[in-house]
Amino acid sequence: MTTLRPTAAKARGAIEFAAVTKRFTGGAVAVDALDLRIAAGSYVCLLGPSGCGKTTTLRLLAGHELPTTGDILLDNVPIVGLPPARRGTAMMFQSYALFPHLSVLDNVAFSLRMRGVGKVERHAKAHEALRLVEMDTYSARLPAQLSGGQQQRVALARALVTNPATLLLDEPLSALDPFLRGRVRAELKRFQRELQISFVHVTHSQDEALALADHVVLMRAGRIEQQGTPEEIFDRPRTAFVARFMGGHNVFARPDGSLIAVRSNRTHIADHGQPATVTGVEYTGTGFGVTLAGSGAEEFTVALTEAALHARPVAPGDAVHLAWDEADIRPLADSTAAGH
Ligand SMILES: Nc1ncnc2c1ncn2[C@@H]1O[C@H](COP(=O)(O)OP(=O)(O)OP(=O)(O)O)[C@@H](O)[C@H]1O
Repeated sequence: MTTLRPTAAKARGAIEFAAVTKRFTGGAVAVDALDLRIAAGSYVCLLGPSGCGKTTTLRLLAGHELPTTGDILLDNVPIVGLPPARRGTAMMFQSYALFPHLSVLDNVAFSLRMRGVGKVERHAKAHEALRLVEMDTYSARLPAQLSGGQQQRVALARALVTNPATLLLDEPLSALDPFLRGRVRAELKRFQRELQISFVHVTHSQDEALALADHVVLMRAGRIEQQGTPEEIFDRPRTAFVARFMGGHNVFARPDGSLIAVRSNRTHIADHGQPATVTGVEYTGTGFGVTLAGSGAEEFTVALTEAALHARPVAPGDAVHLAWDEADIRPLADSTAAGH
C-alpha cells in the first residue's frame, strides 16, 4: 500500500505551464499564453484581482477545464489528455462541501470508493489520511459534530487520501473567522512541508500569499505580472500595479513622468517634498495609518509609530509634505504616460 507520508526525501509536484491559453466560448481570454514553472515540493500562491484568471489556471491543472492551446506537465508528464482522477492532482474544497450525512471516515474514503477501491483498503487509507491531520479519533462523527477548524482538516484529509503530487486549493481559508484562519494557515504550511508535494493555492489576500508561499505568482488579465519569493514581490515591485495591489506602498510620479514606489513605513511626513493633505488618521494597534490626498487623484498612506505621531501630530485637513530616503526608492517599469 502506498503511504501518504514520503519515505524517501523526494519532493513531488513539479508543474509546468507552456504557452497555455484558455479562451472561453464567447471570446473571454481567461489565461493568456501562460508560461509558469513551479518547483516540486513548493508552496505557490496564485494572487491577483477578481477575474485575472487564478481559478481558471487552477481548473486547467485539475482537468476541470482544457486549454485552448499549450501544454501542462506534472512531474514531466503531459497531463492535458488525462481525466482529473488520473492526473496526480487533488482539489481541496471548502469544508462546507463535506457530505453532511456521511461520517468523517466515509467522507475521506469517498473518492477512493468512486475509484472502485475495496472497503478494507479505502478505510485503511482514510484512517491514514485522518491520522496525518490528527483527526482519526473523530472518524465516526458527522461533519456537523465538528468545529470549523476540524472540518477544514477533514476536507484536507479528503483531498490527500489519493496521495496527490500536487494539492490545489481555491480560497481555502475565506470562510473561516480570522483566528481560525491563522491556525489553519499554519497547519497548511506544516502539512505541505511534511508531505513534500506542491500546493497551489488561489487567494485574493496579499497577507495570505506573503505568509504561506515559497513562490508568489501575481496575475493580471490572464498573464503573470510578477512572480518571485514573497520578499521579492513585496519589496521589489516591478510595476505600479504590483506596488498598489500588494499594498503598503505609495506610488509617486517624478517630474520626468517615471514612477517610483516607496513603502508606507518608509515614507516620512516632512517639511519639504511632495505636497499632500491629510485625509485621515487611524490607530492600527501597532501604530497609526495616515491617509493623504495628493494634488491630483493620488492617495498616499504613511505608517507611523505611536512615538512618531506624538512627536509630530497631524490631523485631517493638515497640509504636509512627504519625503523618503534615496535607498527606499523602488523604480517602476511603467510611467505616468502608460496610463496609471
Ligand atoms: N466558464 C466561463 N465562461 C466564460 N468566461 C469565463 C468562464 N470562467 C471564467 N470566465 C472568465 O475568465 C476570466 C477569469 O476568470 P477566473 O475565474 O479564472 O478569475 P479569478 O482570478 O479566479 O477571479 P475571482 O478572484 O473573482 O474568482 C474572467 O473574465 C471570467 O469572467
